[in-house]
Amino acid sequence: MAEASSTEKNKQVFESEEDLAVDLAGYVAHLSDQFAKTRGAFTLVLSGGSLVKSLRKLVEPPYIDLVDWSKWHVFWADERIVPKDHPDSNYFLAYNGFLSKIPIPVGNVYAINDALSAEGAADDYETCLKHLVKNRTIEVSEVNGFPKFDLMLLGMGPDGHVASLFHGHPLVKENKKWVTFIKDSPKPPPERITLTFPVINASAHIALVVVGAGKADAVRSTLGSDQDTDLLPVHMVSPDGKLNWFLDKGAASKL
Ligand SMILES: O=C1O[C@H](COP(=O)(O)O)[C@@H](O)[C@H](O)[C@H]1O
Repeated sequence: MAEASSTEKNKQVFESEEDLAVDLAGYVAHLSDQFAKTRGAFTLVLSGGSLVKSLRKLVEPPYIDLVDWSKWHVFWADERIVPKDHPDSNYFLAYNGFLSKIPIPVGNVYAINDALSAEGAADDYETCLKHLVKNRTIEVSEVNGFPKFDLMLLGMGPDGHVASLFHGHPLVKENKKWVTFIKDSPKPPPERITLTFPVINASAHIALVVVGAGKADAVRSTLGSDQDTDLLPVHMVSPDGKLNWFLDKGAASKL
């Protein structure tokens, strides 16, 4: 395991992104093992962006041989309304960087239906999640009945957005739907679907994986001693389960 400088507030700061990636692989593999043994399935939610690159150590020894990939069920925290082979697709990114390198059953990878509109894809994804909750592939929160994923891996934009929930956008207040859509994302591409905050916060575990000095202000405003009063989406990540921050030195440079 790589050395981290702090565990305060479940926050680990790594010397380098390489060290972060090594530790992240161990963390994901440990939870995979725990859930595969206790309930015979491991539900993992991926984000897009830089997160996928930081998962690269999982597809190397020892984890590639140790993890029981047959138990994995993979979902997305958000997705862009583009074809699955488009460079902007979060699925495409994850497939090329990670999923194509592991022996996961094809039917356990839950990509969005890219033939649908943003509204249609959000409804379709919610229906898919409801089916998987009903057959107990996904656990359900006893607190509020929202789906409870075993582990959600969230990235964060420099503006403090998580999934496709952006600062000042009404979607951050959505409290009924499981999956919703946005057509005016401030970050391109404009049309996306996203899990909502009640679903994000029902998770058993969330890892916020943040790399680079460009994100230091948003990290400081969330974890620093002089926290901003301006509410960023990342401030709203507050799971019923456990939250762990994985930061490199750049991201933590203003703490
Ligand atoms: O647009 C998105 O941005 C965030 C952050 O991406 P990053 O490249 O700055 O890490 C990502 O978590 C989200 O899934 C994605 O759709």
